[in-house]
Amino acid sequence: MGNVPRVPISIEPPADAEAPQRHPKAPAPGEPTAAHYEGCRGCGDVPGSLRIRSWVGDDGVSVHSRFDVLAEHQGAPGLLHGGMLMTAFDDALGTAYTQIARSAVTARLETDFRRPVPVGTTLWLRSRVDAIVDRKIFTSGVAFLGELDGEVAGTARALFLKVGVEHFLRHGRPEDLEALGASREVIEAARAAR
Ligand SMILES: CCCCCCCC(=O)SCCNC(=O)CCNC(=O)[C@H](O)C(C)(C)COP(=O)(O)OP(=O)(O)OC[C@H]1O[C@@H](n2cnc3c(N)ncnc32)[C@H](O)[C@@H]1OP(=O)(O)O
Repeated sequence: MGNVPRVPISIEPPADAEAPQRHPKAPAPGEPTAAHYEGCRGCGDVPGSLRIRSWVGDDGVSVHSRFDVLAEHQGAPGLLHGGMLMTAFDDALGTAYTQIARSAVTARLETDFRRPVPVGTTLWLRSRVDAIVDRKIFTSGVAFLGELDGEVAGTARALFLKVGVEHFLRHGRPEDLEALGASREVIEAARAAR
């Protein structure tokens, strides 16, 4: 266990951090959010995706997301798998930050599971960015059963860290960058960096 790093535990935003404003080019309240990546397991149209759909909330900053829980999402008999709820939160909280900042990756995601979620339920998630401090984006969200502001099924907080395109060039597969329409130069740079 000698090389295992100590787990950083604080994802509490500083007490004096201010909630960020909506980006002027972000979609207006009520409009659907743009998909961040077609191949995404949370919101892309790919096999196994949770097919989460999101809209900007009335305040222009929060995001509302819909997740229809199907039999393929079960963990225990008839009930949603906990990891699927975490995936939904990861996607919804990530969609909230994309209304304000550019690319970032999840560094830490904490979820509290408060009620079982039966197959056949529509889960509604309300997510927001609480603060941005340098590279750190602090987010939080709530998942409701059946309707926004229905019974609370779970709550989550996540810390996203801003990264540059080199993160994906260095760690991702060049062929996926190609699918995103990256130029030959970018793909060659990705190959060279690996
Ligand atoms: C619409 C968009 C939807 C997106 C949804 C999907 C999002 C995803 O699934 S992303 C994929 C999953 N995430 C990943 O693969 C990330 C893997 N991890 C990494 O690449 C790196 O650890 C990374 C980039 C997060 C951080 O590395 P690095 O840039 O070197 O930062 P590092 O110097 O370690 O830390 C920077 C700061 O963050 C803090 N920090 C880093 N990790 C954590 C953590 N897990 N918990 C708390 N704090 C942390 C550090 O303590 C440090 O704080 P300070 O500046 O105060 O000392």
